[in-house]
Amino acid sequence: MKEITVKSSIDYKINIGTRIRFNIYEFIKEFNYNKIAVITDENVAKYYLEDVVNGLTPFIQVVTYNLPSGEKIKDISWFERLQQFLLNEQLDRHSAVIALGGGVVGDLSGFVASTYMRGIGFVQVPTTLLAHDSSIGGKVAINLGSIKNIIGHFYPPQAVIYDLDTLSTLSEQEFRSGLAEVIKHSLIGDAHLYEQLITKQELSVKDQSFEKILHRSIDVKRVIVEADELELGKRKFLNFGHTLGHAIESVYQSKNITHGEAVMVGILFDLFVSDLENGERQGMLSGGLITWLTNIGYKLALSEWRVNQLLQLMLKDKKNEKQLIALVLLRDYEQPYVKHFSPKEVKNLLEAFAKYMGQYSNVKYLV
Ligand SMILES: NC(=O)c1ccc[n+]([C@@H]2O[C@H](COP(=O)([O-])OP(=O)(O)OC[C@H]3O[C@@H](n4cnc5c(N)ncnc54)[C@H](O)[C@@H]3O)[C@@H](O)[C@H]2O)c1
Ligand SMILES: O=C(O)C(=O)C[C@@H](O)[C@H](O)[C@H](O)COP(=O)(O)O
Ligand SMILES: [Zn+2]
Repeated sequence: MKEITVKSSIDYKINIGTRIRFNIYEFIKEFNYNKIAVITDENVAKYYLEDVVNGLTPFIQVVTYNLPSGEKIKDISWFERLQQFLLNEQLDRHSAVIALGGGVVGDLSGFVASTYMRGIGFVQVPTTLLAHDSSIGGKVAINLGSIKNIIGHFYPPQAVIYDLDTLSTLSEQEFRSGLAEVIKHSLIGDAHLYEQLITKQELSVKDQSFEKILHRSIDVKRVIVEADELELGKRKFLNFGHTLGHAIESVYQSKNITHGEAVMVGILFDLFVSDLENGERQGMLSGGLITWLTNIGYKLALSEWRVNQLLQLMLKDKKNEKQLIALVLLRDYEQPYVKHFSPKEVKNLLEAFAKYMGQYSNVKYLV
């Protein structure tokens, strides 16, 4: 068991261990909730809902809600249904929502908890690798049409309970999605971790070393959100890869690509632009990195670059200022900064990046 404290507007503990989903009550009893709504999705429910509920019901009243799985539920209609559910079940200001699942369940349930009766208790029980990122830091949100996370809050959980055993049922695609955020954290905040990652021919949650990798990745996030909870400055660095990543996720939403897969392409784009800004032709975005990512299963090419659509979405990014598009770039490993570009400049950069990626014949198509 490892316990990490995050110091923010409220301090909370991230409890990381195995089999801890069975006794969640131990980690939340100090809050004296009178009722709990466990919100999850259909896939997670199949594997883990009973384990969680059985551990809670001897001590506290529990109601449950199973959502369909997938990004589509991060919207206003599911937000409304959940609010109605909490009201029908008579949760009050002494009650709490437990988000049992990945980032989608966490973002939606957290936003619901943050707004119901102007905010009730909120606990994250992440079950994806990606959720080592999403369950920490308090960003909760829903989408508006294809604009990601545009309606939301900073609402830190009162506790995070991360049972690593749940990761064993993730598909390879979902594992890679979460790994993209690990790679992001390593590039912006832990060069040593990055070096360690790119020497591995295989990565798996079953590896003994993986837990350490996860702790280090969480630590990069913790340090940044502790320093800038509300994203007034350096928290923007956690958006490395996301200006383009979010746009790809939305433009190609019908193509079954995950958040992390889209962000991985966005990370390569930000590395490409960083190298240009640093005046290096082959700097951080090297053939070696592309080959490593391809070998561990990432698909990094787009068969059809819908540049204008991507640009329209990038123009709605929350980091932008005065209609200039913000990209998070690296002066070097661990040295992120934000630079703004005109839409025309970004268009040219996207076209140059598409051409650059086109030279790698071993790269596979994401869409
Ligand atoms: N709030 C934040 O700081 C933050 C950070 C990163 C990403 N996000 C958001 O998180 C979302 C992506 O999160 P995600 O990748 O966890 O997606 P997700 O919640 O949709 O989970 C991915 C898939 O895996 C299934 N699943 C979850 N746990 C499982 C398990 N243990 N075994 C088998 N299947 C399981 C889910 O049902 C779903 O089909 C995006 O909406 C993204 O914008 C938020
Ligand atoms: O915690 C953060 O800050 C992040 O940016 C983490 C990202 O991985 C995550 O995808 C986040 O939801 C993006 O936030 P947004 O503010 O760009 O919507
Ligand atoms: Zn992300």
